[in-house]
Amino acid sequence: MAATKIIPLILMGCGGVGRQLLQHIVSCRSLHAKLGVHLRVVGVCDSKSLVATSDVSARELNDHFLSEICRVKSESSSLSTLSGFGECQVFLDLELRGKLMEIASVLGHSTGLALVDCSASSETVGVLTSAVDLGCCIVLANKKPLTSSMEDYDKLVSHPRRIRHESTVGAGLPVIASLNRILLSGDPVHRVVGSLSGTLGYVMSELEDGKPLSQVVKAAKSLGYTEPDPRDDLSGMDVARKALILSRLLGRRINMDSIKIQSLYPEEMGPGVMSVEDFMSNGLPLLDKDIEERVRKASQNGNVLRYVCVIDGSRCDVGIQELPKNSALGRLRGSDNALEIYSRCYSEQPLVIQGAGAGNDTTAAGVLADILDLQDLFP
Ligand SMILES: NC(=O)C1=CN([C@@H]2O[C@H](COP(=O)(O)OP(=O)(O)OC[C@H]3O[C@@H](n4cnc5c(N)ncnc54)[C@H](OP(=O)(O)O)[C@@H]3O)[C@@H](O)[C@H]2O)C=CC1
Ligand SMILES: N[C@@H](CC=O)C(=O)O
Repeated sequence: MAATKIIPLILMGCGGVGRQLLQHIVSCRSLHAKLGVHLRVVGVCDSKSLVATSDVSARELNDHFLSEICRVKSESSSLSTLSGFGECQVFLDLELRGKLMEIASVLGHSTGLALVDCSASSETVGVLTSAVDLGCCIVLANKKPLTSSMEDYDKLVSHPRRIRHESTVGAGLPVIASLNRILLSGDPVHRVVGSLSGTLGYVMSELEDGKPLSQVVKAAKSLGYTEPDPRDDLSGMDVARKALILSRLLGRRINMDSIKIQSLYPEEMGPGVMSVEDFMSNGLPLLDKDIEERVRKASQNGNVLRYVCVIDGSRCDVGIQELPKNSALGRLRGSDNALEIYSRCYSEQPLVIQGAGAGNDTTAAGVLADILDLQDLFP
């Protein structure tokens, strides 16, 4: 019988998606054992601390400890409360990055290491690019590193076999893998059209059912569809990040400023002006009437509103469109995403990918599948 492959990993970000990933890892133990793979979690970090096993080459954070991490983080407590629990060490603030780099350097060129970014931070890009240099694999649900400078992007994708980021677009849907297969076969993709926000999809279809915007955005947040600040979704920025990731995958060397983005709220309700809590309680209700009116007008024409991403040649726009109720995007309900890919082989009838496009469960499942997809790189 072949020896079990061990994939050491560090999870960065232990919010809704990160915790669900840890739970999936634990619940898939016997499946993975049958497949001859073992995911060895050697460290978990949040915004302020890293908890790591005391000997990363030989030990792991056991499943009981991983459940404790999930419990502590779901109560919004700090990982530092876990110090003294089992054979682990906690590193805070300034020590954190140094320790991450030390582990990446020890494991990167020996057993290998997968650095899994389930944070929503733009600050992880430095650690990720350095880890790539140290021979590590990287797996991302976080879109921000791939949408920073072209220089960082080039570095992150410099070893294509060592990066997976399926969940950055379409959560668990096979969007990146499908595009990569088409591109690798030399089939040029000239147009991509899609509804790529689980939040905005859910919001639009709930508005059609007569619910107020302020209520449905709160529901989308509690269902785990929104970004930590739902304005990231409502501003179109989250869709624009997905559009940029897809555009760069298609070979366009563009930055965020090349994308036309339409926002659903005015600048005076922006993050620099209002806190998230203030926006949710006092800002959002002010938007209810206007969007209700837009939905009603669209409905009178037999149409619905959808937040659409269009990549066509060098053009890349994201914004609200009024579409026929019975069109492919118009028929979408709830958090479903749909993406139409047009290429030489899919010229008249596009390749269509559709399904749940947000939620902790499906997103974490996409991340887990990405990690497993790297198994051939590990001894
Ligand atoms: N939910 C979904 O449907 C989908 C989400 N995603 C992406 O998944 C990511 C995670 O989303 P979600 O779990 O909802 O977010 P949360 O806000 O619930 O969790 C984010 C976590 O990241 C941690 N964090 C913040 N900064 C850093 C940092 N510099 N280094 C390490 N960890 C950090 C936070 O720490 P602390 O606890 O200390 O605040 C928190 O634990 C996001 O990038 C999102 O865009 C992608 C596809 C779908
Ligand atoms: N907030 C995002 C989550 C997935 O990327 C969305 O609503 O689609």
